Amino acid sequence: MTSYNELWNQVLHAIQESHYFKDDIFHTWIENKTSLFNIDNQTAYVSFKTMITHQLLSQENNKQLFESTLSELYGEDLSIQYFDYKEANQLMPSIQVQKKTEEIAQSSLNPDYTFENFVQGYCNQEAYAACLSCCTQIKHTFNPIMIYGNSGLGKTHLLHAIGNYLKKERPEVKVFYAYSGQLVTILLDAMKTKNVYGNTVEQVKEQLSNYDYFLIDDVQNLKQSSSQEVFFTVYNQLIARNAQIVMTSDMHPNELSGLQNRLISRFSSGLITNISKPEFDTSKAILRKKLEGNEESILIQDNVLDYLASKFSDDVRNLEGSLNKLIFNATIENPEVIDLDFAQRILMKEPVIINQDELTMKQIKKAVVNFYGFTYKDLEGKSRQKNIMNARQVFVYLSRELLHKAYVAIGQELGNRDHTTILSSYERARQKMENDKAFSMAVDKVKATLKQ
Ligand SMILES: Nc1ncnc2c1ncn2[C@@H]1O[C@H](COP(=O)(O)OP(=O)(O)OP(=O)(O)O)[C@@H](O)[C@H]1O
Repeated sequence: MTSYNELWNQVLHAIQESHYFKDDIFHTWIENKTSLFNIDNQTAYVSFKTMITHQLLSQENNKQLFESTLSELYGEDLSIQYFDYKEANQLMPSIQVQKKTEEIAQSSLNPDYTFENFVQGYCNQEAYAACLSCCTQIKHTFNPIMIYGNSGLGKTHLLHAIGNYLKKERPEVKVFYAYSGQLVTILLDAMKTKNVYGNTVEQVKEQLSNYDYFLIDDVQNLKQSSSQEVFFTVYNQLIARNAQIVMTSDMHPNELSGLQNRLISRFSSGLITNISKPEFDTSKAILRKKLEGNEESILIQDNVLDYLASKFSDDVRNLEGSLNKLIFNATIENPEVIDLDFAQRILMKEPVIINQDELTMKQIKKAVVNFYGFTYKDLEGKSRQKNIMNARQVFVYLSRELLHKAYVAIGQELGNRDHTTILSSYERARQKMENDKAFSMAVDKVKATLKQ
């Protein structure tokens, strides 16, 4: 079904194309100054933002033009009632909330974030496969899908890829995509208006539960406890209707503080999949992908790609950024080819300052997994592989030395381990600091990345 927003845009477009109004009048007083917010009982409710707009639209001929164009596009005779937009907000808060929800749901997906443009590697293949396969399944086997990983590793890209794929290949399915912050706004708005005009919360719940795909980015921000209540119901209804839910988060669901346990345990019931930083070859493939189509105009030596891939692949955003910086500077300096000297000169490292006062166990954990190239799952899991055990000890040691955290708290952060395990892990780490050079170097290196 066409939304009111789309319908009104079609009306405006048709009227603009007819050149009934002079272009400057149309742009200044009509476009972006009006909005259709409800149709009920053969009446269309349109809000206006300025008095001049109102006067213009209320003139008999103009009113008729809008009514006939709207009626034709809607397929039914309609008359229009105009409202000041502030009045309209108060008049129909529930409709405003509904409208906002619709607008967010339709918020544009980045057309560049497609499956075709996503480079697969060991670091992301499970997440990629899960996202692609959920687009074609009718009965969803893994529900919800939760993708977690550090910033800039492609989580949002995959979520948009699902949306873009469905838009093209299965236009009949209803897709909701939002940042969790937008979702919280919708839910809080609904709650604010619930006792004024009908039960807006119920309407929004119903509206949200009606989607076939529900894509929520950065779910760790869904912290407002009152909105979690509403989300919980919507979540259950969506699952009961076999709608696919896909969420991203910057940490494993078990680490999501501020979210209710019942939500976390539901998040964990489908497929939890991690994206880690790209391996060297994947980083290079990403760089090549970004250069695709421009190979003729951007001459870049292969060892420059090696350099970028080895230096900036902790965050694909940085990787892309470093490449863009080189390309941009090449347009200024016009070298014959971007070689290693040029790249190193342009990309001289600028220090990133982390405020030590804000150092948390999560940051230490992130630094440890980045350093060792493991996932959070590995670190928290049961594996007794030597490297993973070392990584755990580094984490425990730094959490004690830098943050003076209790063994219990460290244990909770490390996959709910018992405090006696953490105590012995710390003792072992202390001994190793004295007699195991490799271990003490690892500790220093991780510590150094925290100071950057
Ligand atoms: N495997 C990949 N192939 C191609 N591009 C990628 C890949 N991974 C990440 N990118 C690109 O890196 C940039 C950052 O990715 P994205 O925004 O999806 O990260 P994110 O994990 O959602 O980060 P955040 O948690 O900060 O929101 C985007 O431009 C995205 O296209």
